[in-house]
Amino acid sequence: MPLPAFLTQRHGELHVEDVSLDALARAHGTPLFVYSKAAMLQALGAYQRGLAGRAHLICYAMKANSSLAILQTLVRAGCGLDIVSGGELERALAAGCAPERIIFSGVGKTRAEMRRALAVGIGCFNVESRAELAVLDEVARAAGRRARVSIRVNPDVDARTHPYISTGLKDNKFGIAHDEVIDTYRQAAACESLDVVGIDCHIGSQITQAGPYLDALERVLDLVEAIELTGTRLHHIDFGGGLGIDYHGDTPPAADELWAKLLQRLDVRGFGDRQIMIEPGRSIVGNAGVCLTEVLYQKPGEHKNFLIVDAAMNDLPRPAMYQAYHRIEPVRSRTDTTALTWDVVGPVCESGDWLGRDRELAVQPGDVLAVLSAGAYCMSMASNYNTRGRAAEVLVDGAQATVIRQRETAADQMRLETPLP
Ligand SMILES: Cc1ncc(COP(=O)(O)O)c(C=O)c1O
Ligand SMILES: N[C@@H](CCCC[NH3+])C(=O)O
Repeated sequence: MPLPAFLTQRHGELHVEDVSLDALARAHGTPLFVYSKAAMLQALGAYQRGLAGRAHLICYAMKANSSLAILQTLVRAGCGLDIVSGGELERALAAGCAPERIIFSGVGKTRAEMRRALAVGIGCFNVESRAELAVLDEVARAAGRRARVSIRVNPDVDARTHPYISTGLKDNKFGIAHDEVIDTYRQAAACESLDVVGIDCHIGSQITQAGPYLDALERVLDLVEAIELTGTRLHHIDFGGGLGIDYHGDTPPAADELWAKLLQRLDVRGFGDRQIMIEPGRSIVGNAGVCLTEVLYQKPGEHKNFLIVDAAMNDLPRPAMYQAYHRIEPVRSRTDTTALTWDVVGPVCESGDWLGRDRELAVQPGDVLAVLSAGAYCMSMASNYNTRGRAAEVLVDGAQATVIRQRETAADQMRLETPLP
């Protein structure tokens, strides 16, 4: 299977751009996340090409990877940010994102988060329930500010993805149910401190076909027509994120090709003049990163061969959480060892702590493996379970490698705790 473009084999060694992964692992230790700046900008470029010539704002969904240097890279390349918490708001500001280019999604915004977002002047709140609408109005009024809102509608389409990351079906907690949308817009229009500016939908994640997007688009545009008949004009249409990446032979549409299809339908239906907003996460950073891990022990058995590595479910939670597949490649190929079929597992005390099952690998203890497609929802979902420090991160730009996050120490982890006297 071909490697992502930013990863190449040179003299039997895997490189990210012009930097050897083996050398990075030796210099900085493992587990280590390594990202390619070029790969991120290339992924973003496909959206920028697809939306060129249209009023648009690409708000990178920072939950996918919220490391400051990654945010700075994307903000400097023209992105706004989609946030889902007060913590993400502070990171977005620290990364230099203009507040008016920040949109706030999520079903459970607290009053304190709303107050802070209003105080800094974010661009828009994506409101997810009628109760939230009332609270936001109250908070804005008390603060003497106006809140721009877009309502997240649940178009009830099947994104055809993993049930845990599907969000646009009526059984999901997200968005306003299709048949309540008009009443909710009426409620919003009547709120003293709210300005209704848009409509929003996000149907799920790791979507690998254009069909669900096209279905959602038609349903959202039906709603836009009905809403505008009530006298509220919608300035922007936000289609969320969700475009998938190739983890294991997946073939999602390219962002520019998908957008050519969507824009064509928008034009046909007479909404081509609206500002387009999108919230892509995984498709920008997912295949721009790898996680390096060292082989600690081989544990061959009668039924299973276990390869115990130093990265674990706390670093790479996706296999344990979703049975997700991540490719695993040795960073140096070996000719002196026969390949065996291994279950690649971490040191955490859980049977669910595995990174890959039944992988054919020719490896010895001390070798370094690269877990691919680790740019999204890995570091940002990492935890300290088993008091394991979170990994270090490196950003590669050509031949230059910059440590963008140091490895977390045990002292870092205990810093906020107060031991008994
Ligand atoms: C509201 C919202 N927007 C954007 C995203 C980003 O999704 P993805 O990383 O699949 O592009 C998510 C996560 O699925 C989300 O919940
Ligand atoms: N964490 C999920 C994606 C969640 C999408 C968030 N709305 C994953 O790794 O696939």
